[in-house]
Amino acid sequence: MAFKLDAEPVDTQKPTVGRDVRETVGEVRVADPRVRCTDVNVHYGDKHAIKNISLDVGKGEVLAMIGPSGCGKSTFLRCLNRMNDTVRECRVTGEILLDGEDINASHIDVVPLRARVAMVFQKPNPFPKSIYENVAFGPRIHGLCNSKSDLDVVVESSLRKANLWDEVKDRLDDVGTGLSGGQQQRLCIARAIAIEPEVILMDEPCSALDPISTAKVEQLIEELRQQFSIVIVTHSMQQAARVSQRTAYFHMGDLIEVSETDRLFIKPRHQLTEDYITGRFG
Ligand SMILES: Nc1ncnc2c1ncn2[C@@H]1O[C@H](COP(=O)(O)OP(=O)(O)OP(=O)(O)O)[C@@H](O)[C@H]1O
Repeated sequence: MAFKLDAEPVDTQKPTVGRDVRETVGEVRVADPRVRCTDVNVHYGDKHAIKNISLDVGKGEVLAMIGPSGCGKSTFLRCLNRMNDTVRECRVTGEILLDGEDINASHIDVVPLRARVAMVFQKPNPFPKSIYENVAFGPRIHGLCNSKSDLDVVVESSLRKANLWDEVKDRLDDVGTGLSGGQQQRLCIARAIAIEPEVILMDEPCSALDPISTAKVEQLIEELRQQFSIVIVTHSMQQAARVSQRTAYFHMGDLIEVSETDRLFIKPRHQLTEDYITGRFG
């Protein structure tokens, strides 16, 4: 499934937008959004961590979020499945639509919401249960399977989609925490896939992995894009360039620039983006 921008990017040679400008430059909207955020603000007590951010996540796209430490990438990511609800003193305003429905509306139950918008964390966090149970747990509690044989099918297909099946098919009863770090992260991705989400949020999913495991997860991200929308926070510009179709650059709570990934790295339009990608800031 391909995603399309709402408007064609304008070609420029040098950044045309100066460092003092804080309005977002680039294509925040896509033609067929899975998620549409408008004027999202996040406060932690008095701290204004996310400032007036509008941004779409398209169907079939990987959107990368980059920027210096503390710029608000994880905070924004956590807005998309209301993980910030669990943070005391955190206040989120603005509108976040998932398939056109306001996820912050009072009638929305966060449990099914987090099944639709799943999350994979920086550090692999399998349950202290068997490999099979790690994947079966979600479908069972969300009532997605009626029988053991249905569950077996979901477990196998999720592990296959996570490119882990061949490595674990003969040891499904072994404990998930006994796998290598890279395998554990793919198990967590299988666990997320098993509940049939529409969006997968990934918060630095490879930062605890070696290069070979990282390559496997990146390959997996490309495959999963066919079925899910993916939003990935990464500190690695190379990773953003390898896995994403669009990249969003954050700076001190502002969304500075959103562009097609190749373009953002080759011809940034905002001076702050250029400063960051050329190593002058961050
Ligand atoms: N629970 C919290 N309570 C108070 N302030 C917080 C909390 N979580 C984050 N912040 C602040 O909000 C701002 C954005 O933090 P956030 O973790 O979203 O940034 P980030 O870009 O993901 O950083 P990093 O790349 O280091 O993970 C920072 O100034 C941070 O100190």
